[in-house]
Amino acid sequence: MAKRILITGSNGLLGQKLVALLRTQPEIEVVASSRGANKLATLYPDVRFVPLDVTDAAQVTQVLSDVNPSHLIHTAAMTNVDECELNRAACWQQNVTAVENLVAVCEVLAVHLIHVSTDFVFSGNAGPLAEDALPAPVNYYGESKMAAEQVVQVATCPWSIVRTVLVYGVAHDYGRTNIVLWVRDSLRAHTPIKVVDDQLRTPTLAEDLAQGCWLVAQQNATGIFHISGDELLTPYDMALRVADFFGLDKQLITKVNSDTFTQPARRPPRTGFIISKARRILGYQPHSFEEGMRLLAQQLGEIQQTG
Ligand SMILES: NC(=O)C1=CN([C@@H]2O[C@H](COP(=O)(O)OP(=O)(O)OC[C@H]3O[C@@H](n4cnc5c(N)ncnc54)[C@H](O)[C@@H]3O)[C@@H](O)[C@H]2O)C=CC1
Repeated sequence: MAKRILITGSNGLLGQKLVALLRTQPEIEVVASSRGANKLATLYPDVRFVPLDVTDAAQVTQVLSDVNPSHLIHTAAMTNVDECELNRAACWQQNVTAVENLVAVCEVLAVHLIHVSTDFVFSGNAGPLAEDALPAPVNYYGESKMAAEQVVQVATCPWSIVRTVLVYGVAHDYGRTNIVLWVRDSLRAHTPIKVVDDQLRTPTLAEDLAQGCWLVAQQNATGIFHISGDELLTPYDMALRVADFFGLDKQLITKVNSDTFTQPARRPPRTGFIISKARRILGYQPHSFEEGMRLLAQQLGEIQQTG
């Protein structure tokens, strides 16, 4: 059966990758939505766009009723962890109230809700983690994302939760950086950097995350799925790999502990995901970190495409 998939947060990193992926799938109509102007208007003029602020319950009802999607992939969120710690009311509004709004309408219209969540719902004492590990967030962003998951898990519509870890990628007209670009740009500018080696993550290529969400929608898979890369690395390991890949000076990278930095929000030390459920049920296959960097470099026009 043909699917109509509504994406929230289509100006964000994952939102953009989902729009790019889904517009090329046969039998799929993708409808993009975001707060403010559509950043993809010139890139994908073929894709239908509706403005949608997910914190506005009336707008959520209106848009979902008009679009009448079979699936909704909810990527919109307040994702800056320190900002969430400092501006808790806004964080709750964007990460929890928004999900309450969406669930209420998905239940009435029987829309399959695919909600995107995070490794930061976990304490990080015992990664890598499988789907049945117990959430115990150490910061307010994690608290809000855990509360949102709880709202989704009691929904009476079909639902899925896609949790992910440290996403990297490049997007159009997108102001934020990520570990790969930050290291590359700093080393290129000969700026020394301090990178922690007491955290573990399984960094995720944004395209892989979009593919994981699509596999969930395609197969109408319900429940929780861990979607990430499959290499357990410290940020320091990642920085060394970035330096190697782009041929930059590793001497500029200093290994430090997390307590070197004073940040408003605590970070969970060891997360990272076990992705065997997604491999088995969805056929999910992530790129390696090396392949991810290659794709990113190609997108930035830095290396010749091979093969
Ligand atoms: N980027 C990462 O490293 C990780 C992301 N995640 C989760 O993945 C999902 C997608 O993240 P990204 O695409 O990286 O984030 P992003 O920050 O690039 O995109 C989020 C988008 O949501 C939009 N947004 C915020 N409030 C909104 C509202 N009220 N109405 C409509 N749009 C609104 C923002 O303007 C932004 O364009 C989020 O749920 C995030 O919590 C989870 C783990 C790691």
